[in-house]
Amino acid sequence: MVERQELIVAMPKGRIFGEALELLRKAGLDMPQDLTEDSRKLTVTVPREKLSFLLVKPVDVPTYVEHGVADLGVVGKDVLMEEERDVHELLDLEISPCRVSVAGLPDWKPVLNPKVASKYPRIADQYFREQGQQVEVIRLNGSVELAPLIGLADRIVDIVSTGRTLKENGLVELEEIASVTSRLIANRSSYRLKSRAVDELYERLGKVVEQGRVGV
Ligand SMILES: Nc1ncnc2c1ncn2[C@@H]1O[C@H](COP(=O)(O)OP(=O)(O)OP(=O)(O)O)[C@@H](O)[C@H]1O
Ligand SMILES: O=P(O)(O)OC[C@H]1O[C@H](OP(=O)(O)OP(=O)(O)O)[C@H](O)[C@@H]1O
Repeated sequence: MVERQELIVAMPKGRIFGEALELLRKAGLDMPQDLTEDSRKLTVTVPREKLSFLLVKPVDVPTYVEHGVADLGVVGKDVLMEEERDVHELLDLEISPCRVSVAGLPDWKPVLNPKVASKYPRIADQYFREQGQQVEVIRLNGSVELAPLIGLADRIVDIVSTGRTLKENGLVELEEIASVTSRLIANRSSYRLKSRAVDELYERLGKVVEQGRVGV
């Protein structure tokens, strides 16, 4: 019998981590107890499953996968849309749901060439271009909801999940741009050269996603 090839998976630290790990465990993978988000270790090898994990910033997952230092990765659709990396999107894991939306103050009024603050400058720019609106996008790395409150921007484009951050800052969701879940992505060469191992993991995870959907 041919040995299954080893796979390297880029795992996002932060919000997605716990849910992704749970999914892998539900898929029957015997994951080590030291694979935790607060560990300072950046690589974890699981020889019995022929898997290695790179623990990286969510926004960097597509970079590791595109460059082939990871065969697979788990990443939010928001990051995939923003980063536009050349990777293969294999499976919607249906975890960490949220949406990318436009938000602003409730009394927001249209102005000529409005300023839009966002952690997602590419998504924001593309969205307003498609709407035929000329905007100036201001890139921020966090606390984006502050921007309309202090006059830095007229509107924001950011992630909304529970809506709590908007509410606590007196903002309202104006338009949804995209709904977001996490995806399993693959390096294009790995997808061909390690197809047996990739397919096996894909099928196991696909079954768990399916079971979750029907509430098994
Ligand atoms: N409320 C939420 N806020 C932000 N991201 C969310 C939320 N709910 C689900 N997500 C998903 O989780 C992903 C990662 O979120 P996380 O907050 O861990 O990343 P990050 O803010 O980019 O990390 P870091 O703080 O290390 O820069 C997002 O890309 C998105 O797909
Ligand atoms: O709708 P909610 O459930 O309130 O979640 C949305 C908020 O969560 C994220 O921020 P994060 O906590 O990552 O902090 P940040 O402002 O530093 O990006 C996101 O950027 C929103 O601000």
